Amino acid sequence: MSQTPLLDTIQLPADLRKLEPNQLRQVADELRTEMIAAVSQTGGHLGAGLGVVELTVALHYVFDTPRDIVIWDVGHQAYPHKILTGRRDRIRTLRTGGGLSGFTKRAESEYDPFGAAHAATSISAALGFAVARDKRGDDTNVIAVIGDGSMSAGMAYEAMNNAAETTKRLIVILNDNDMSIAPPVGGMSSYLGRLASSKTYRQIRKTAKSIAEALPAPIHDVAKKAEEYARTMVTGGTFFEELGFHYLGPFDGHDVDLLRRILKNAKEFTDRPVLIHAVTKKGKGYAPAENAADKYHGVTKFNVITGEQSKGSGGPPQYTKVFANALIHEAEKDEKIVAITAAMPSGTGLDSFGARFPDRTYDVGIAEQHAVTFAAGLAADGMKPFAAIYSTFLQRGYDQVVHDVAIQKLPVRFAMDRAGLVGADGPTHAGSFDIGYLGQLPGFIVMAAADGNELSRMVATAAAIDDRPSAFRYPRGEAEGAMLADAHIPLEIGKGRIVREGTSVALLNFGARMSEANKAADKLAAMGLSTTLADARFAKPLDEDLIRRLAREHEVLLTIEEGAEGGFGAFVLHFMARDGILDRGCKIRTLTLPDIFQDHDKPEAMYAEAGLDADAIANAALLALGRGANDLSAGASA
Ligand SMILES: Cc1ncc(C[n+]2csc(CCOP(=O)(O)OP(=O)(O)O)c2C)c(N)n1
Ligand SMILES: CC(=O)[C@@H](O)[C@H](O)COP(=O)(O)O
Ligand SMILES: [Mg+2]
Repeated sequence: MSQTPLLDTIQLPADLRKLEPNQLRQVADELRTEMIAAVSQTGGHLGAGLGVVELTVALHYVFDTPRDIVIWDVGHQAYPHKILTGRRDRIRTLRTGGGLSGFTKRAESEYDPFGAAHAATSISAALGFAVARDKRGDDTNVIAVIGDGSMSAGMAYEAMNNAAETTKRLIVILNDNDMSIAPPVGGMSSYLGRLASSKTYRQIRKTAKSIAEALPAPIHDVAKKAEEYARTMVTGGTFFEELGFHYLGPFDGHDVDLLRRILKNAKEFTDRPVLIHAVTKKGKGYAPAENAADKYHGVTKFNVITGEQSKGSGGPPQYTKVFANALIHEAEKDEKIVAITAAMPSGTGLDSFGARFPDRTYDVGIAEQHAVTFAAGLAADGMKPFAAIYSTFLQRGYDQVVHDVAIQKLPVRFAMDRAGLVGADGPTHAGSFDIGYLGQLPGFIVMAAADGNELSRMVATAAAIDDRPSAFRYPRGEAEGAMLADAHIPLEIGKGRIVREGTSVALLNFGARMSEANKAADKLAAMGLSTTLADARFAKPLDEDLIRRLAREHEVLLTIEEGAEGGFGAFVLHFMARDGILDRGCKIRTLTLPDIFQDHDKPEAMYAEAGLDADAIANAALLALGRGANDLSAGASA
């Protein structure tokens, strides 16, 4: 007999909590089906959410959310959480302009007490909430849910190290699905693997229900019971216990009734923080995900029946691929070249580099700080390390860039993918700040690729820079332009290039807005405004002669960059002020990303909003010339 759908009766967790415990399995099944259906239409992060369906149901059933709070680490697994917390009606707007964020977000819901997207922040944030509640005598519960991959990040240890001496009421759930984006790496992963595969774990799976039924004990001796319980349940979680946590587990993270009981009991632990080790499966309950090597971590739209994802346009190669191919080319010639990723082998393209050079490729886990200083050590001892870290994630290792790399002038090469706006991942992943944060560092060389061939040449250039640190940035997506004969020829340091000659307007572009700048030049030319288009190639050192010439020979000079204020345009202004060019009345405008955190949308929509598409660039030139805003599409005579 078909069951009455239950998910339709759940608008908020309070509705869930009206159900009987024996109905939760059905809720989880319906929730999983709904999530698969939704993500098949939107694309996004699938595997992680599938792995926490039961945990999400149990959490919102046992805890009085949103009074009790749940903080999801990274937040990419929070789609089931969003469906159960009043956002099911919008779940198919996920990661689209004006739609739901792909991560947790305070502004989106009271059930999202803390935003996320960069890994390993949940325990620190949860500790903050716990202490604030301790201080006001608020005995609501604070729960952090952190994955095994995120548990490889140093910040998690900083928080755990501080937790037990700071609060007595904190629940940390380690969602251990034995996956990061790629298979997890490092000693912690091995340790967790031992715990989860231990004989005791197999025993616990059989006896856990009986042990769980033995609780809760009468409140007055809950601490004694907690010790006994913890000892009974302990399966070598010594590491966590040494940090002052009760360690409970490992438990089957897909047994929704067991989770319900364990979480209910966890509320009784008030003498010190509790870490619950849940063993789950990334991609659980959807065969194409379970069987995929990446467990469908990030997917495009897909066919629910077959699991087949919509293919790319089949157009030009991704910038990421161009980088990987170029680095392989360089590494073929120089065995000192090694490559480092922080848990992003496929995203950075180092998976293909690693296939070619397995002994020269290092995945250090979600540990950007370590990655940078590890690279510095390699460079200090004669190697040529390429640290391939997304622009946004390099922010996590910035002090190491300054302290360990720049001050010591060590020749670490930074390959910064996802520079500029990234689209669906939104503000947490935008690569907006690296031009400024690297260009300010004495001795650094900072490059940006205007197209695929330029990127390839920048890899060759970086490979040849052995006396100081260098960085090159490139965006997410398809690389413009064909590869040319000079693809592996290093660039002359600090020299830009003229792409097209004009006389009235000079567009000095830095990075991959080049094609939009070229279209803007066409629009201006159609209005009788002859336009020079130059590719700066370097934000540091600047091509000072090029800037002097452009300023001298044109009525206006516009700088263009996919970066925040305080980057390339600022460096040009500093130079022009220093060099006295500004004294001679040169009209300059700096086109940058806006001084806001732009919400997610399609990249082209975001760039239009940012004023960095062809129309906006051309209009900026017209305004600078005092010609007023103009409807370029009309092609009206200026
Ligand atoms: C600081 C930082 N580095 C890299 C990433 C990219 N990233 C997103 S999810 C993820 C893997 C997370 O693994 P885990 O915590 O085990 O979660 P799971 O996907 O397995 O549920 C990574 C590396 C990130 N979000 N933050
Ligand atoms: C959740 C997370 O941080 C990563 O999965 C990130 O979304 C990857 O970004 P790309 O899809 O641009 O590789
Ligand atoms: Mg994991």
